[in-house]
Amino acid sequence: MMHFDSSIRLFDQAKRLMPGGVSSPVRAISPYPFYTARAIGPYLWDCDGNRFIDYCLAYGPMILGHRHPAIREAVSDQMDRGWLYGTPSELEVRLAERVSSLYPSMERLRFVSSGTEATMAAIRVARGSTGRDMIIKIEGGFHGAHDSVLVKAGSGATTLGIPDSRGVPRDATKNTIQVPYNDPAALEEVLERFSGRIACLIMEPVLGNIGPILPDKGYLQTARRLTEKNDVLLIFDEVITGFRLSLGGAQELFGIKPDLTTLGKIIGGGFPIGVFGGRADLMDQVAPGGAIYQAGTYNGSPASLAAGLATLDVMEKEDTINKLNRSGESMRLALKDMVEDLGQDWSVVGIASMFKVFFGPEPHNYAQALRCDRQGYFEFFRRMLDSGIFLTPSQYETDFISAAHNQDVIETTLEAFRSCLKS
Ligand SMILES: Cc1ncc(COP(=O)(O)O)c(C=O)c1O
Ligand SMILES: N[C@H](C=O)CCC(=O)O
Repeated sequence: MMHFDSSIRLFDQAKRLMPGGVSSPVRAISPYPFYTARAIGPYLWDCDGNRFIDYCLAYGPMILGHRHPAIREAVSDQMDRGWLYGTPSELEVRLAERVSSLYPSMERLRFVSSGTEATMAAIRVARGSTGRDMIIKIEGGFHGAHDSVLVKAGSGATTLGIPDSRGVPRDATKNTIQVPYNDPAALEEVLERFSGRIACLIMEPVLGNIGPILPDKGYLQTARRLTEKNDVLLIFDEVITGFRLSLGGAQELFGIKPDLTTLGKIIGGGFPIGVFGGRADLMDQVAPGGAIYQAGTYNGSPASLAAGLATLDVMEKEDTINKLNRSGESMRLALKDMVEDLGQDWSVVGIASMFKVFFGPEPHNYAQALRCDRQGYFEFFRRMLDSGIFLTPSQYETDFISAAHNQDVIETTLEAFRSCLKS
């Protein structure tokens, strides 16, 4: 039997100091979150000494597992040379070269400090270069917590029932049009109705912030064709899918060339990062070359770049993605068998090393995801936690597998799934 005395005490203290007691809403696990004290490989230990196998993996970045020695060494070496310069550094040239060669659509790119900043800047580039204000967003897509995309936003915003945040001026969202995922007809209708007024379509190629929801066959290709036909820029937000579906992200896997791309999470090796980039003619309009302004004290932070480079080195050398894809596939197959044996209408969804058990039929869009039994999922999450498995706490987040999740760890996890799904 686990006890959480220290976590409860810290949470009581935290609630007096921070909104909801946390630094990001998704961490406010009811009735109290566990407070992590340390992490290695696939494991987290909380401050009461409980150990959990981690499938949240900081919501995606920790693809090599926690405290990977190569990342630790790269960051530690960088610390010996200083950690913030306010000048360019060789690291950014090296990482830009690597990213651009893996993502040929990113002819030019800039490093920022978070995925939120990356999508904010990419949308600005789209608006600035086209001279148009309207953007299209997919219902349930999440692109960070900035004004123009906090409309029907997935992730914690949906979990907490605030997909349209208060405090966002109507003026900031009046130009954001929503379309359902996997619905080419709706996209075509909107593109035609607002012809000549839309700067871009921004989309997660695989919806990762409402659980993973996969594109129907041909959907992404149609989105590309329709945006091109209507002279609208296509932004792939690959903050989750980048370096996870393949080294070259969803765009490599599905063979699509977006005009602009945003990256984050994995490419910082667990340190804060975001990247936006795309066609040279668009990116060359970013300051100082052009009049679209973007800036940041921490842009191209050396520790994040060093961690990102080391992550890529390990992933390339160890063929991480192929190994992870195999783990993901066998995990999903085993889970599907369990669900089938139980005769429930639950579904197991995922791709590569992303997975989720939905307590309802497989959703193909936001509206369908909302019909799943989120309370049932949360009860299941708590049982798994009591069994030492930390899944993402919401029905509307994706679970991830890391390179540190070996066969034994996965077997232990499947045992817990078996008994918790049954009960
Ligand atoms: C697809 C996607 N885009 C953007 C973001 C924002 O990234 P960050 O949390 O680094 O600001 C996230 C995650 O939060 C995300 O999942
Ligand atoms: N779903 C979000 C990112 O992908 C979760 C991270 C957060 O909001 O803290």
